Amino acid sequence: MLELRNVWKSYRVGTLGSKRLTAVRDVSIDIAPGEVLSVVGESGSGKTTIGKMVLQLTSVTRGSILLDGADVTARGHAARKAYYRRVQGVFQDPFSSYNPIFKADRIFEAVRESYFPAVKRAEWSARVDDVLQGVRLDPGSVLGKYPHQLSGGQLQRMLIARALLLDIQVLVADEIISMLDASTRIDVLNLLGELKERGLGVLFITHDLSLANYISERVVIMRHGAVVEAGATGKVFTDPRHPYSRNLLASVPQLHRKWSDSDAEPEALEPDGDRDVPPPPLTEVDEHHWVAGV
Ligand SMILES: Nc1ncnc2c1ncn2[C@@H]1O[C@H](COP(=O)(O)OP(=O)(O)OP(=O)(O)O)[C@@H](O)[C@H]1O
Repeated sequence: MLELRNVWKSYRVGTLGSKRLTAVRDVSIDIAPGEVLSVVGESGSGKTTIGKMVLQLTSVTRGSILLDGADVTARGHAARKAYYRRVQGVFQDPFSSYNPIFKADRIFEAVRESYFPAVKRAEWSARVDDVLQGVRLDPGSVLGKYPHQLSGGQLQRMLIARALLLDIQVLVADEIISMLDASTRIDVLNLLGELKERGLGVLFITHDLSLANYISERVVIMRHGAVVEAGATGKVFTDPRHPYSRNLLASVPQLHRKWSDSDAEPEALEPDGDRDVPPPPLTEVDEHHWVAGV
């Protein structure tokens, strides 16, 4: 189980870092094995910052992150390496995760060198073949190729396969399908569904509410760095109680409606106030359904 407890993040911004921007405010979430938790919200609401803190790519300003009860924030190199055996990330642009001058499968060799130096090459190749088949890739079609010879979907699956070589518990998936075409998207989404069935916990960061609805059991809606609504995806999406959630859901284009049919005016929202004060607390309005400031 991965838990974020009252996590805050402020970045230094402005000339010479003279100001601070609070990007994440008092966020507490958890991801259990075998479930997908979606984090949704408008651009700039703090979603990626949460993923980066979980992946220790940026520090936590206040609060803590725990894996199976142990605090993993601010620990040394060895502890961080051990953490990465359990928690890995895959990001939006698969091409940027590869060095174009090397063959794409070099990412697997890097895992062996770093984590399993004692494993012989032949055994390692067999493991790589296994995980590739596990993400529904034909090893013969992808091994030995350069990144530009593979599709975005293949590259994204290879990154997921790399994470699986480490026997991870939690995968942070940050907009991993937004750059893929519709048919590849559904393949990668279904793959996440299969991994979930096998016990992986997935933190699924997206601005696409339909994807969140498709893949996740629970959802967290963020605005201005804070959680405004959270709970079982079915409840939050069918009965949104926060005006921001209602606006967000109303803004999803519907297949059966034209833009010109849209008549609803967005609801008025509180302006972005002082981000350094704690956000309104979440209240349980129904079983597995929490809303801020009610
Ligand atoms: N390294 C950084 N330094 C300073 N400010 C940052 C940094 N990274 C993010 N921010 C700011 O923090 C806020 C939250 O950004 P974040 O990327 O977490 O949002 P997001 O919800 O993931 O947005 P998007 O959907 O556009 O990716 C934004 O105001 C952003 O400008």
